[in-house]
Amino acid sequence: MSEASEKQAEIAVEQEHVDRVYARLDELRSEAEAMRDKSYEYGREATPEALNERDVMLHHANRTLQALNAESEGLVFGRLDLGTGDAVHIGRLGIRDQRFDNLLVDWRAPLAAAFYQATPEHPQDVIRRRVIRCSREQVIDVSDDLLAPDSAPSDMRVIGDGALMAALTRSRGETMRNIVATIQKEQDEAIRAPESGVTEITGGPGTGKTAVALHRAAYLLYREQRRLGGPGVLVIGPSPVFMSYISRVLPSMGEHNVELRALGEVLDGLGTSNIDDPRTAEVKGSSRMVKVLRRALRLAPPDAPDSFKLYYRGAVLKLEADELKRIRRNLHNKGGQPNKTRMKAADALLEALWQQARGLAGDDFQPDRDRLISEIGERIEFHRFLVAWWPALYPMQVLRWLSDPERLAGAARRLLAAEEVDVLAKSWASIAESSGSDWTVADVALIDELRMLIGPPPKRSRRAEPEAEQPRRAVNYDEYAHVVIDEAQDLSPMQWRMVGRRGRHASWTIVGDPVQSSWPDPAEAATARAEALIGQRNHRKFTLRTNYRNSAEIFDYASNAVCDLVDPDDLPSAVRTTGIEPDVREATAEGLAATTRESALDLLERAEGTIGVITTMSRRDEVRAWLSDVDESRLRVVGSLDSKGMEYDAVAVVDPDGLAAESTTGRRALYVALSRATQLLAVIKPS
Ligand SMILES: Nc1ncnc2c1ncn2[C@@H]1O[C@H](COP(=O)(O)OP(=O)(O)OP(=O)(O)O)[C@@H](O)[C@H]1O
Repeated sequence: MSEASEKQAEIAVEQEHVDRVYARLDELRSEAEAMRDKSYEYGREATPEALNERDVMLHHANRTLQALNAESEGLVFGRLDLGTGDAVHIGRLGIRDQRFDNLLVDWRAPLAAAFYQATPEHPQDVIRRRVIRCSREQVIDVSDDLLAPDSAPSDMRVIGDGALMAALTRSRGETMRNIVATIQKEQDEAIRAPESGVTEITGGPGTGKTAVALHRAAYLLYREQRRLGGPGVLVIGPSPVFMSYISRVLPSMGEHNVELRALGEVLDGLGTSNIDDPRTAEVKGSSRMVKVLRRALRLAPPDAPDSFKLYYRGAVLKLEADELKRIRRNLHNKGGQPNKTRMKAADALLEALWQQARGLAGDDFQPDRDRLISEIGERIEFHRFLVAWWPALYPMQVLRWLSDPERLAGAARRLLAAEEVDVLAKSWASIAESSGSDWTVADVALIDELRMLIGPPPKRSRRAEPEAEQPRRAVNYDEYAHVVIDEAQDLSPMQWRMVGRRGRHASWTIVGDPVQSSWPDPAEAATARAEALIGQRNHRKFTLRTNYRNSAEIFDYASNAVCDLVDPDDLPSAVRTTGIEPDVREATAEGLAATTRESALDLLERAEGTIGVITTMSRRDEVRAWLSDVDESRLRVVGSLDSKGMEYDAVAVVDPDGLAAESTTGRRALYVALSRATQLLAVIKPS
């Protein structure tokens, strides 16, 4: 038999099994629908037991339907032929036939582990591992690894070599795909690591960190359904573009109980993708800001009255500015969140008024403490003063107050340099002018910090809030059971504090690559990270060493950008060669637009799939304009920070030196941009 017909014969064998799986899937779907309908009937009987049973049935039926209705693409993708003579098919979910025998084993089940872990050195009783490629219900390819040739029966056919290579050479498309069929051993170890504590996954560009983190989330949800199903799993990544890029991976595996949020969307009620210039982001992200914000809260609100006068039984009682300052200071010294301290503020003011009244006591004026406190405490003028002097605070409002350089300088004394105060005040002044719509990603962490420092506004004033900033989620942030942080090397200390609040009782998966860092002070971030994870006892670390994204030619070029900054051992090795070197062009300042266009059009012609044009953050709009008439949905023009974590089939990097110069981490930022392409890389250097 020729090689091609052998392959066709094996495809036919697998097609038979795949047909059985889909037929059974239809039966299960009908059964689940019937159960759902029946549960509605139960509900009509309306006894508490019936209602309870109805809820359990409905929940179960809906969950089953959700799993069965998830994308059918890639439902069956693997097969193991074991030394026992049995064959086990592996799929996106587990399916049994009517006799309760396995038709398909869920990739996360222990029985499927050998699919990822068996090697020729340790075959784990696996003779042949087969990757099955389907287009919907149609088997289109099979590809085998023979792991134990000596044990293979003589009629066992072994087809093709390398499902992984085939997967890596295919063009990638708009969104990331799941890799269940080709997860590699080192990746599988990280995916299947125990849930508890902190699991850290590091590795260079394209080593599959994001893919591994998402598959780990799916694995944990399957294995720890009870613990993680309720409070859920939170996945945090760098930008909305990135979140949208990875958004299909978990649903394609039938997992919907995962919240994906970009760093600018972590706080309910405020979502932003605006990015500060690197210097401003550096100051906003520094842990020194915790103290600055604490101090800012001790200052009187800008409109607070600075004296209070009232007539009481013929005497004039007056609290002057100094006295009010002293009272405010004492209240803050006692601690507590200002929004929960208004009653204490009232008590302190009344006490001060009493002390004054006592000093004025004479024949005509004999005040009584309890009486004075209750009488003045009930007066409307006292309440008006109290509300103005100790108002309900809102985090965004407090941050906007800091656009006043004098106020900010007061809060930042000996913490920030004058130039840093200037940078911040300017940034918040422009946000105040935009009536608050221009908050940046770095501001979100500050607003979250303030929320914690201030406390929830008093109930009665919530309706009259000056801005729509009430969170949907309660102020209790400890709700997630597992938190996944992607591109963790870029989190600022303030962002570590923010995400730490989301997982005080959670287990963690932390994914990143220090070499790609865009945060300039790793030591400061490490301290904040340690604080965010305080109390976690189990720490385990996995390092991924193979770059599956870039061709070796592209990665060689990209790694040149950082080779003198890092230990060569920290760089991964790329597994694919294409024989195509990066296309490096020079262009004069006047010719840059034309050369960029030329290069982008060339990539569009030569590559299938997505084309990314990556440039400096500051020239992003200019470069977009150069390409605005190119009518191609495959083309994206992004700034260097937006390219974090992203992947394109072909990439043009425009102005590499400018890109490095713009970032506070220099050539590390360039390394990120240069390592985004799977097939073709072009570099355009202004001469
Ligand atoms: N085992 C695998 N099988 C098939 N494709 C894989 C495998 N591992 C990784 N890939 C692919 O390699 C590419 C890079 O993966 P991913 O984005 O997860 O890497 P990363 O380490 O997060 O990269 P970076 O640090 O540069 O953001 C993706 O297209 C991913 O699907």
